[in-house]
Amino acid sequence: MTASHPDTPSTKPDASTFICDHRQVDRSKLSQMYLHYVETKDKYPHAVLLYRVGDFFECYFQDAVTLAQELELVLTSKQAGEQGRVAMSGVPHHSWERYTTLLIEKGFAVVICDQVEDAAEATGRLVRREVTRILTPGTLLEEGMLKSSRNNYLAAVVIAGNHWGLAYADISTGEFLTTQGSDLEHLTQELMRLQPAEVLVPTNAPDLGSLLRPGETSPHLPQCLPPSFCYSLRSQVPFSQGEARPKLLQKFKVRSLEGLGCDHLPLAVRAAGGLLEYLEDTQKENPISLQRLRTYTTTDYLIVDHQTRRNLEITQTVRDGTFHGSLLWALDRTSTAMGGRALRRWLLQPLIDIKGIRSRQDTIEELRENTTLRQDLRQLLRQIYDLERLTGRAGSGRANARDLVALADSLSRLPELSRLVADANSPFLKALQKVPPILEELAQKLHAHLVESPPIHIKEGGLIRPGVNVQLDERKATVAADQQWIANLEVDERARTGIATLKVGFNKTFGYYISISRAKADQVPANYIRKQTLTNEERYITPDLKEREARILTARDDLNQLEYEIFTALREEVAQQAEVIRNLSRAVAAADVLCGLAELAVQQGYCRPEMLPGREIAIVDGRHPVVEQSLPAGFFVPNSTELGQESVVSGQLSVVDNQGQESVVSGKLSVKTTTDNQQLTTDNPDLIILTGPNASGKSCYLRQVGLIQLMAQIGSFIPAKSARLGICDRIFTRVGAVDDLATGQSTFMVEMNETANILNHATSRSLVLLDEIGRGTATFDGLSIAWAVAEYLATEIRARTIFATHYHELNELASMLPNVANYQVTVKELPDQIIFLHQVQPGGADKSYGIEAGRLAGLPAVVIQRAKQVMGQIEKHSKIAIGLKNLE
Ligand SMILES: Nc1ncnc2c1ncn2[C@@H]1O[C@H](COP(=O)(O)OP(=O)(O)OP(=O)(O)O)[C@@H](O)[C@H]1O
Repeated sequence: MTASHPDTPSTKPDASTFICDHRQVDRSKLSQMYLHYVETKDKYPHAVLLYRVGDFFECYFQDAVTLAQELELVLTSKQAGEQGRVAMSGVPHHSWERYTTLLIEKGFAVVICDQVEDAAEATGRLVRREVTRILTPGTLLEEGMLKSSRNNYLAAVVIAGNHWGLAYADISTGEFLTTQGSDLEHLTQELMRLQPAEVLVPTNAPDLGSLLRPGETSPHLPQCLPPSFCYSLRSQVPFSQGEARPKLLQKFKVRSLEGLGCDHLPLAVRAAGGLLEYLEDTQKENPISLQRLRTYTTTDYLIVDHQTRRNLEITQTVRDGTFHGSLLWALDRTSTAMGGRALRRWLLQPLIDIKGIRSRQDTIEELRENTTLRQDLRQLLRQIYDLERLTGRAGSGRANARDLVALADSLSRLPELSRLVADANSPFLKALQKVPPILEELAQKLHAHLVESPPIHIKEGGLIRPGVNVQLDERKATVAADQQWIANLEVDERARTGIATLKVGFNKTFGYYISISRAKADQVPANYIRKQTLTNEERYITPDLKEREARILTARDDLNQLEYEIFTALREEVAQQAEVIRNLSRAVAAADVLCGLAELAVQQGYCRPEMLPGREIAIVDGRHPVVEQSLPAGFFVPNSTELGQESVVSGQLSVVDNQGQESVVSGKLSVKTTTDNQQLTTDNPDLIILTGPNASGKSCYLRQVGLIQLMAQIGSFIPAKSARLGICDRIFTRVGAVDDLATGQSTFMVEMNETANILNHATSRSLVLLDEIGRGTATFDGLSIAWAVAEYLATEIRARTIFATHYHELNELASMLPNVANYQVTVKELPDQIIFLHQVQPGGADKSYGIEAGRLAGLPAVVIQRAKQVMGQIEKHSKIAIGLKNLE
């Protein structure tokens, strides 16, 4: 990528020949503009300063080097007065947004110092320049810099010992939330869920104000903060209780924080106060309009840790990180950007409140049954723009006239929307039945004032309709009359002078002129004043022409100013209604998500799961929502699941001792080991040992159960014939094994860390999905760990667990523990091939077909032959006898 700056040299300059550090210059030797530049740079040492010079934004000194390196631009140099040449690179001013976006994506903060007056007005002095915008990754509002499908969060953390406070805001939509917790691991998980664009950290670092880019380290960054985010190191003062509390009280005009729900949460208050101060500091010119602060608790939601979210591929695939192939991709049938973002938020934060889930289900059910309503609603929703972000831009004084027209178009659809759902019964549709009249009036006013397709620039006129403002109309009429006079001038003067080639023209330097070919110069009337001589023509002005021109230009400036004032007053009116618009936008977004889920339910034949308070997970003919959509219709083989013994709810479980006697115990499961291979069957075990050959569908089945549970807890219908699902508190997965090179951990250590996390946090209400444990070490070590883990999960925790494994020895567990059952994914064995049936059936597989898989993959025949021999020997000589841990 290159930007053709006029000072771009033809050969690569030698950076050692010019100055690259503004702190090293003798300021008395700098010319005026460069002095202003370095003084501005002093105020923003940690940001890239883009400095407007004519048609370019330029960077000097170290910023020039950064810009050139990061954006692959040419680094050149410029004479900066007696001081000599300084490093320089630049980008065309009209593409500043594109280049700034790239810098921000790379984790830089950018300060825009723009010309705030016309260069022509500044004759003989320096053009006036001011900082007009400070952009950091977490404070973006520009449409082109934001992804419409996801929130852009700015977060702030406060850590005190093992306790933490976390506040986050999306300034483009106004969301502002805060929470507090007491385990740093939960803070990490919450940050991983939010994926904030920027995190504010109060520190006593000497280098306050610096922005650490992803991966950059600092001794001032607490260890629990994931290295993958941008961190802004801030002073601790605004994060103190004494500063933060009054800041919140003042911002939300309340006398106590009780109403905001965080009065008793000092760390949450400190984080939120610090975040507000940062916004005030960086957004001085255009204050941000935020919604009322909301306090939440992480345990109010289904807890899905980052690993599980990754393994279940909720928003992106594991293999290549793409959206295509993720759960969100498979489920998203939303019609608006707001709905798209809401669905993502719902998937990252499923509910545990049955009432909340059921009211979402009721809405989906109504929309599924009422096809006309669903289709009409979807069609209407498609005509609604991003009300949340349009309002955000209006609220912070950054919306242009096109934004306001889009907002008005969207607001004017709302009455139609409410008429459409007038007879609806479900909660989320009822929420749309009343549109505050003020919004209709606002839409009408915006439409009545603004032209249908206004220009992007708001200071150059052409925004306001005739009839809005008498003064404006009068001035427009005067300008029009003068312009008409000039338009007639050519015809009149041709007639008067008899010069048929006479023309009236305009250029920026001379304004209006009369042009006559040089051959006819002797025929010009006496009142013509010669202004310019070109090769073939002479250019003249007349006193009349200049008088009209002056009138037009002054009137035009006045006109533009008046239009601008009318426009900003309109924008202010929108800002005043921000809260009302945003409340309605949230309702629109939720209805859009549910309408999309209803459409999906119809398209894919999903059912409404019965949500229960207990532990039961009973899925009849479940399917994997993503794999199913990737296969031709009808190819996916459905499988059922039954998990979760009800008796555990009361802390009881019936067990069978080694005499086959059944008894009920409370508290921890207490079992004597059994040595006979007595097969106990159970209809709804807590733990399923799932065996089956490679590529038979174990992983797919495991994930399918996790995804169905998660979908059900966002209120969605699910890919199954029917289901009864108890609410889970957490879903854990341990799937596949990859080296975590970033933290230098081996495959096996990653696996063990993840397993430890599960065993330390799972409860009897959790769903645990384990795909191979103990593969990364010696067979017997691996088997031993796998056995102990499965036993612990079944007896101590009694989490609902599916344990996929190639260790067939684990099938023994089912004969000893009543809440363990064996299932296998079946294959049909033909003489020279295996047919994958993908069917999950009771019973344990006794064969892995690993050698057959190797043969199909093309291992040489001699290797296959030898592998078979070795296996025969191993089977003959090894006998593993395992009993249960004696828990008493
Ligand atoms: N129920 C199903 N219906 C149709 N196709 C399926 C089904 N389950 C799995 N498959 C297909 O089989 C492929 C292999 O499945 P999966 O990766 O789950 O096997 P696996 O048993 O976990 O293998 P391994 O033990 O090697 O990890 C999947 O990519 C999918 O396309």
